Amino acid sequence: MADVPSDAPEHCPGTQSESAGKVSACQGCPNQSICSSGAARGPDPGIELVRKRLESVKHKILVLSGKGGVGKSTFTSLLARGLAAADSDRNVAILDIDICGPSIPRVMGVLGEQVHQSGSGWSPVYVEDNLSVMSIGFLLSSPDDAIIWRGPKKNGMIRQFLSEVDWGALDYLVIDTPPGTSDEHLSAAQYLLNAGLTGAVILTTPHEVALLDVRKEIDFCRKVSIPVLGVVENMAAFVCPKCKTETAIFPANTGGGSKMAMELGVPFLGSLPLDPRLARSCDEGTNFLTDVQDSPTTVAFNKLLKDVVEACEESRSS
Ligand SMILES: Nc1ncnc2c1ncn2[C@@H]1O[C@H](COP(=O)(O)OP(=O)(O)OP(=O)(O)O)[C@@H](O)[C@H]1O
Repeated sequence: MADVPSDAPEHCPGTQSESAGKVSACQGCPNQSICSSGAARGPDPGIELVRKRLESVKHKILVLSGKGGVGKSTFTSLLARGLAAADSDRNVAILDIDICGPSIPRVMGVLGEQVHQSGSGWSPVYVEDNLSVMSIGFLLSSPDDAIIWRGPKKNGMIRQFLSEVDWGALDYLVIDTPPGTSDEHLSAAQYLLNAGLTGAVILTTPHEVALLDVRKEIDFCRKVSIPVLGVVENMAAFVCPKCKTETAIFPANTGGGSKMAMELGVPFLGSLPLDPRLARSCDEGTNFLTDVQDSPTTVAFNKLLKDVVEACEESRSS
Protein backbone atom coordinates (compact mmCIF):
# COMPACT_ATOMS: atom_id res chain seq x y z
CA MET A 1 0.00 0.00 0.00
CA ALA A 2 1.32 3.46 -0.88
CA ASP A 3 0.32 4.89 2.49
CA VAL A 4 2.16 2.28 4.61
CA PRO A 5 5.47 3.78 5.77
CA SER A 6 8.63 1.65 5.53
CA ASP A 7 9.01 1.60 9.33
CA ALA A 8 5.37 0.55 9.87
CA PRO A 9 4.52 -2.56 11.90
CA GLU A 10 2.90 -5.62 10.34
CA HIS A 11 -0.87 -5.15 9.72
CA CYS A 12 -0.55 -1.35 9.53
CA PRO A 13 -3.98 -0.07 8.33
CA GLY A 14 -2.26 2.68 6.30
CA THR A 15 -1.91 6.37 7.14
CA GLN A 16 -4.99 7.33 5.10
CA SER A 17 -7.30 4.89 6.87
CA GLU A 18 -9.99 6.09 9.34
CA SER A 19 -8.49 3.59 11.82
CA ALA A 20 -4.91 4.87 11.40
CA GLY A 21 -3.22 5.00 14.81
CA LYS A 22 -6.21 3.42 16.51
CA VAL A 23 -5.89 -0.36 16.00
CA SER A 24 -3.82 -2.87 17.98
CA ALA A 25 -1.19 -3.08 15.20
CA CYS A 26 -0.44 0.60 15.84
CA GLN A 27 0.65 -0.01 19.44
CA GLY A 28 4.33 0.93 19.76
CA CYS A 29 4.58 2.31 16.18
CA PRO A 30 6.63 5.54 16.07
CA ASN A 31 3.93 7.13 13.87
CA GLN A 32 1.00 6.24 16.14
CA SER A 33 0.34 9.69 17.62
CA ILE A 34 0.51 11.53 14.29
CA CYS A 35 -1.76 8.91 12.66
CA SER A 36 -4.35 8.92 15.45
CA SER A 37 -4.51 12.74 15.36
CA GLY A 38 -5.57 12.50 11.69
CA ALA A 39 -2.77 14.89 10.67
CA ALA A 40 -1.23 12.25 8.40
CA ARG A 41 -4.41 12.09 6.33
CA GLY A 42 -3.99 15.69 5.18
CA PRO A 43 -6.91 18.02 4.53
CA ASP A 44 -10.26 16.34 3.89
CA PRO A 45 -10.81 16.47 0.08
CA GLY A 46 -14.52 16.88 0.88
CA ILE A 47 -13.88 20.45 2.01
CA GLU A 48 -12.97 21.54 -1.51
CA LEU A 49 -15.81 19.50 -3.08
CA VAL A 50 -18.37 21.17 -0.80
CA ARG A 51 -16.89 24.62 -1.44
CA LYS A 52 -17.14 24.13 -5.19
CA ARG A 53 -20.68 22.70 -5.07
CA LEU A 54 -21.98 25.52 -2.87
CA GLU A 55 -20.32 28.30 -4.87
CA SER A 56 -23.67 28.88 -6.56
CA VAL A 57 -25.52 29.27 -3.23
CA LYS A 58 -25.65 32.86 -1.98
CA HIS A 59 -26.81 32.39 1.63
CA LYS A 60 -26.30 29.24 3.68
CA ILE A 61 -28.22 29.29 6.95
CA LEU A 62 -27.91 26.66 9.69
CA VAL A 63 -30.93 26.22 11.97
CA LEU A 64 -29.76 25.04 15.38
CA SER A 65 -31.21 24.33 18.80
CA GLY A 66 -29.81 23.11 22.08
CA LYS A 67 -32.86 20.95 22.82
CA GLY A 68 -35.02 18.65 20.75
CA GLY A 69 -38.64 19.45 20.00
CA VAL A 70 -38.37 23.25 20.24
CA GLY A 71 -39.49 23.74 16.63
CA LYS A 72 -36.35 23.64 14.48
CA SER A 73 -37.93 21.75 11.58
CA THR A 74 -41.09 23.82 11.85
CA PHE A 75 -39.08 27.05 11.72
CA THR A 76 -36.90 25.72 8.85
CA SER A 77 -40.02 25.00 6.82
CA LEU A 78 -41.59 28.39 7.60
CA LEU A 79 -38.36 30.19 6.75
CA ALA A 80 -37.95 28.40 3.42
CA ARG A 81 -41.59 28.78 2.46
CA GLY A 82 -41.61 32.43 3.54
CA LEU A 83 -38.41 33.27 1.62
CA ALA A 84 -39.68 31.52 -1.52
CA ALA A 85 -43.15 33.09 -1.36
CA ALA A 86 -41.82 36.63 -0.85
CA ASP A 87 -40.10 36.67 -4.24
CA SER A 88 -40.75 34.21 -7.07
CA ASP A 89 -37.34 35.05 -8.59
CA ARG A 90 -35.66 33.87 -5.42
CA ASN A 91 -34.51 30.23 -5.38
CA VAL A 92 -34.69 28.55 -2.00
CA ALA A 93 -33.89 25.04 -0.76
CA ILE A 94 -33.93 23.03 2.44
CA LEU A 95 -31.26 20.49 3.33
CA ASP A 96 -32.29 18.21 6.19
CA ILE A 97 -29.22 16.76 7.93
CA ASP A 98 -31.13 15.57 10.99
CA ILE A 99 -29.88 12.07 10.28
CA CYS A 100 -31.61 10.37 13.20
CA GLY A 101 -34.96 12.17 12.91
CA PRO A 102 -35.52 13.66 9.47
CA SER A 103 -38.92 15.34 9.70
CA ILE A 104 -38.63 17.78 6.78
CA PRO A 105 -40.21 15.45 4.14
CA ARG A 106 -43.38 15.24 6.26
CA VAL A 107 -43.50 18.94 7.17
CA MET A 108 -42.96 19.95 3.53
CA GLY A 109 -45.58 17.50 2.28
CA VAL A 110 -43.16 15.35 0.26
CA LEU A 111 -43.03 12.24 2.44
CA GLY A 112 -42.30 9.09 0.41
CA GLU A 113 -40.86 10.99 -2.59
CA GLN A 114 -37.83 9.48 -4.34
CA VAL A 115 -34.68 11.40 -5.19
CA HIS A 116 -32.91 10.65 -8.45
CA GLN A 117 -29.25 10.62 -9.22
CA SER A 118 -27.91 11.97 -12.50
CA GLY A 119 -24.45 12.74 -13.84
CA SER A 120 -24.49 16.08 -12.05
CA GLY A 121 -25.56 14.72 -8.65
CA TRP A 122 -28.73 14.03 -6.69
CA SER A 123 -31.75 16.02 -7.80
CA PRO A 124 -33.72 17.52 -4.90
CA VAL A 125 -37.50 17.21 -4.63
CA TYR A 126 -39.42 20.34 -5.73
CA VAL A 127 -42.23 21.64 -3.52
CA GLU A 128 -42.69 24.84 -5.58
CA ASP A 129 -40.94 26.03 -8.75
CA ASN A 130 -38.48 27.96 -6.57
CA LEU A 131 -38.42 25.72 -3.48
CA SER A 132 -36.66 22.37 -3.30
CA VAL A 133 -35.90 19.87 -0.55
CA MET A 134 -33.25 17.25 0.10
CA SER A 135 -33.41 15.01 3.15
CA ILE A 136 -31.76 11.88 4.44
CA GLY A 137 -35.37 10.75 4.87
CA PHE A 138 -35.60 10.26 1.08
CA LEU A 139 -32.69 7.82 1.11
CA LEU A 140 -33.36 5.63 4.14
CA SER A 141 -35.25 2.43 3.54
CA SER A 142 -36.47 2.53 7.15
CA PRO A 143 -36.65 5.50 9.53
CA ASP A 144 -34.60 3.46 12.04
CA ASP A 145 -31.71 2.88 9.61
CA ALA A 146 -29.48 5.79 10.60
CA ILE A 147 -29.90 5.60 14.35
CA ILE A 148 -27.07 3.10 14.74
CA TRP A 149 -24.64 4.91 12.43
CA ARG A 150 -21.32 5.84 13.94
CA GLY A 151 -19.62 9.24 13.65
CA PRO A 152 -17.55 8.60 10.47
CA LYS A 153 -20.59 7.29 8.57
CA LYS A 154 -22.63 10.33 9.58
CA ASN A 155 -19.74 12.59 8.59
CA GLY A 156 -19.54 10.86 5.19
CA MET A 157 -23.27 11.26 4.66
CA ILE A 158 -23.17 14.97 5.48
CA ARG A 159 -20.22 15.48 3.16
CA GLN A 160 -22.08 13.68 0.39
CA PHE A 161 -25.18 15.77 1.00
CA LEU A 162 -23.26 19.01 0.91
CA SER A 163 -21.17 18.12 -2.11
CA GLU A 164 -23.41 16.00 -4.32
CA VAL A 165 -26.85 17.63 -4.47
CA ASP A 166 -27.46 19.42 -7.73
CA TRP A 167 -29.14 22.56 -6.37
CA GLY A 168 -28.52 24.83 -9.33
CA ALA A 169 -28.19 28.52 -8.45
CA LEU A 170 -29.74 29.24 -5.05
CA ASP A 171 -30.34 32.41 -3.09
CA TYR A 172 -30.94 30.61 0.20
CA LEU A 173 -30.08 27.15 1.47
CA VAL A 174 -31.68 26.52 4.88
CA ILE A 175 -30.10 23.59 6.72
CA ASP A 176 -32.09 21.75 9.40
CA THR A 177 -29.86 20.00 11.94
CA PRO A 178 -30.31 17.58 14.84
CA PRO A 179 -30.56 19.12 18.32
CA GLY A 180 -27.43 19.77 20.38
CA THR A 181 -23.81 19.88 19.34
CA SER A 182 -23.02 16.44 17.96
CA ASP A 183 -20.79 14.91 15.28
CA GLU A 184 -23.22 16.12 12.63
CA HIS A 185 -22.74 19.73 13.73
CA LEU A 186 -18.98 19.50 13.75
CA SER A 187 -18.99 17.97 10.26
CA ALA A 188 -21.43 20.53 8.90
CA ALA A 189 -19.50 23.41 10.49
CA GLN A 190 -16.19 22.17 9.09
CA TYR A 191 -17.53 21.96 5.53
CA LEU A 192 -19.79 25.00 5.57
CA LEU A 193 -17.32 27.40 7.15
CA ASN A 194 -15.01 26.76 4.21
CA ALA A 195 -17.89 27.29 1.80
CA GLY A 196 -18.95 30.72 3.13
CA LEU A 197 -21.59 29.94 5.77
CA THR A 198 -23.82 32.99 6.26
CA GLY A 199 -24.64 32.08 9.86
CA ALA A 200 -26.92 30.24 12.27
CA VAL A 201 -30.40 30.93 13.59
CA ILE A 202 -30.81 29.39 17.05
CA LEU A 203 -34.23 28.18 18.17
CA THR A 204 -35.37 28.03 21.77
CA THR A 205 -38.51 28.02 23.86
CA PRO A 206 -38.88 30.23 26.93
CA HIS A 207 -38.34 27.32 29.39
CA GLU A 208 -35.30 27.66 31.58
CA VAL A 209 -34.02 24.19 30.51
CA ALA A 210 -34.16 25.14 26.84
CA LEU A 211 -32.46 28.47 27.52
CA LEU A 212 -29.61 26.74 29.35
CA ASP A 213 -29.01 24.53 26.32
CA VAL A 214 -29.13 27.51 24.01
CA ARG A 215 -26.28 29.09 25.94
CA LYS A 216 -24.24 25.94 25.20
CA GLU A 217 -25.23 26.16 21.52
CA ILE A 218 -24.09 29.80 21.31
CA ASP A 219 -20.86 28.83 23.03
CA PHE A 220 -20.38 26.07 20.43
CA CYS A 221 -20.95 28.56 17.59
CA ARG A 222 -18.35 30.89 19.08
CA LYS A 223 -15.81 28.09 19.53
CA VAL A 224 -16.11 26.93 15.92
CA SER A 225 -16.55 30.50 14.53
CA ILE A 226 -20.13 30.16 13.23
CA PRO A 227 -21.70 33.65 12.99
CA VAL A 228 -24.94 33.80 15.00
CA LEU A 229 -27.63 35.57 12.95
CA GLY A 230 -29.92 35.57 15.97
CA VAL A 231 -32.13 33.72 18.45
CA VAL A 232 -35.80 32.88 17.81
CA GLU A 233 -38.08 32.05 20.73
CA ASN A 234 -40.76 29.59 19.67
CA MET A 235 -43.99 28.63 21.45
CA ALA A 236 -43.62 31.83 23.43
CA ALA A 237 -47.32 32.32 24.16
CA PHE A 238 -50.74 31.14 23.11
CA VAL A 239 -53.25 33.64 21.74
CA CYS A 240 -56.81 32.31 22.12
CA PRO A 241 -58.41 32.46 18.66
CA LYS A 242 -61.80 33.28 20.27
CA CYS A 243 -61.14 35.83 23.02
CA LYS A 244 -57.59 36.88 21.88
CA THR A 245 -56.28 36.52 25.44
CA GLU A 246 -52.55 35.83 25.45
CA THR A 247 -51.31 33.11 27.82
CA ALA A 248 -47.65 32.28 28.51
CA ILE A 249 -47.73 28.47 28.31
CA PHE A 250 -44.05 28.20 29.27
CA PRO A 251 -43.51 31.17 31.59
CA ALA A 252 -40.14 32.84 31.06
CA ASN A 253 -39.05 32.99 34.70
CA THR A 254 -35.68 34.46 33.88
CA GLY A 255 -36.67 36.84 31.09
CA GLY A 256 -36.85 34.33 28.23
CA GLY A 257 -34.98 34.35 24.94
CA SER A 258 -34.74 38.13 24.54
CA LYS A 259 -33.00 38.66 27.89
CA MET A 260 -30.68 35.74 27.29
CA ALA A 261 -29.80 37.01 23.80
CA MET A 262 -29.04 40.45 25.24
CA GLU A 263 -26.84 38.98 27.98
CA LEU A 264 -24.90 36.91 25.46
CA GLY A 265 -24.56 39.74 22.96
CA VAL A 266 -26.42 38.05 20.08
CA PRO A 267 -29.40 39.50 18.14
CA PHE A 268 -32.92 38.51 19.21
CA LEU A 269 -34.96 37.96 16.05
CA GLY A 270 -38.38 37.58 17.69
CA SER A 271 -40.96 35.33 19.32
CA LEU A 272 -43.39 32.97 17.58
CA PRO A 273 -46.63 32.20 19.44
CA LEU A 274 -47.96 28.68 19.80
CA ASP A 275 -50.77 27.85 17.40
CA PRO A 276 -52.24 24.33 17.29
CA ARG A 277 -53.11 24.94 13.62
CA LEU A 278 -49.36 25.16 12.89
CA ALA A 279 -48.78 21.74 14.48
CA ARG A 280 -51.61 20.31 12.33
CA SER A 281 -50.26 21.98 9.23
CA CYS A 282 -46.80 20.44 9.87
CA ASP A 283 -48.35 16.99 10.30
CA GLU A 284 -50.27 17.40 7.06
CA GLY A 285 -47.38 18.98 5.15
CA THR A 286 -49.38 22.03 4.12
CA ASN A 287 -48.32 25.68 3.84
CA PHE A 288 -49.36 27.33 7.10
CA LEU A 289 -48.26 30.82 6.04
CA THR A 290 -50.70 30.96 3.14
CA ASP A 291 -53.42 28.79 4.69
CA VAL A 292 -53.72 30.60 8.03
CA GLN A 293 -52.77 34.17 7.28
CA ASP A 294 -54.60 35.65 10.26
CA SER A 295 -52.75 33.51 12.84
CA PRO A 296 -50.69 35.55 15.34
CA THR A 297 -47.88 33.10 14.48
CA THR A 298 -48.04 34.02 10.76
CA VAL A 299 -48.07 37.73 11.60
CA ALA A 300 -45.09 37.38 13.98
CA PHE A 301 -43.23 35.18 11.49
CA ASN A 302 -43.62 37.63 8.60
CA LYS A 303 -42.04 40.36 10.71
CA LEU A 304 -39.25 38.07 11.80
CA LEU A 305 -38.58 37.02 8.19
CA LYS A 306 -37.56 40.57 7.28
CA ASP A 307 -35.06 40.59 10.15
CA VAL A 308 -33.57 37.25 9.06
CA VAL A 309 -33.14 38.56 5.49
CA GLU A 310 -31.46 41.71 6.84
CA ALA A 311 -29.21 39.70 9.17
CA CYS A 312 -28.13 37.54 6.20
CA GLU A 313 -27.32 40.57 4.05
CA GLU A 314 -25.36 42.14 6.92
CA SER A 315 -23.44 38.95 7.61
CA ARG A 316 -22.46 38.65 3.94
CA SER A 317 -21.25 42.21 3.69
CA SER A 318 -19.21 42.07 6.94
N1 LIG B 1 -45.28 27.67 17.24
C1 LIG B 1 -45.79 26.44 17.29
N2 LIG B 1 -47.11 26.25 17.56
C2 LIG B 1 -47.63 25.00 17.63
N3 LIG B 1 -46.93 23.87 17.44
C3 LIG B 1 -45.62 24.00 17.16
C4 LIG B 1 -44.98 25.28 17.07
N4 LIG B 1 -43.67 25.06 16.78
C5 LIG B 1 -43.51 23.74 16.69
N5 LIG B 1 -44.66 23.09 16.91
C6 LIG B 1 -44.90 21.63 16.96
O1 LIG B 1 -44.00 21.10 17.94
C7 LIG B 1 -43.51 19.83 17.55
C8 LIG B 1 -41.98 19.85 17.52
O2 LIG B 1 -41.57 20.73 16.48
P1 LIG B 1 -40.38 20.34 15.50
O3 LIG B 1 -40.50 18.95 15.01
O4 LIG B 1 -40.29 21.44 14.51
O5 LIG B 1 -39.17 20.44 16.53
P2 LIG B 1 -37.64 20.11 16.31
O6 LIG B 1 -36.89 21.04 17.19
O7 LIG B 1 -37.29 20.11 14.88
O8 LIG B 1 -37.59 18.63 16.84
P3 LIG B 1 -36.40 17.56 16.73
O9 LIG B 1 -35.55 17.81 17.89
O10 LIG B 1 -37.13 16.26 16.78
O11 LIG B 1 -35.70 17.80 15.42
C9 LIG B 1 -44.13 19.53 16.19
O12 LIG B 1 -45.27 18.75 16.40
C10 LIG B 1 -44.54 20.91 15.66
O13 LIG B 1 -45.63 20.86 14.78
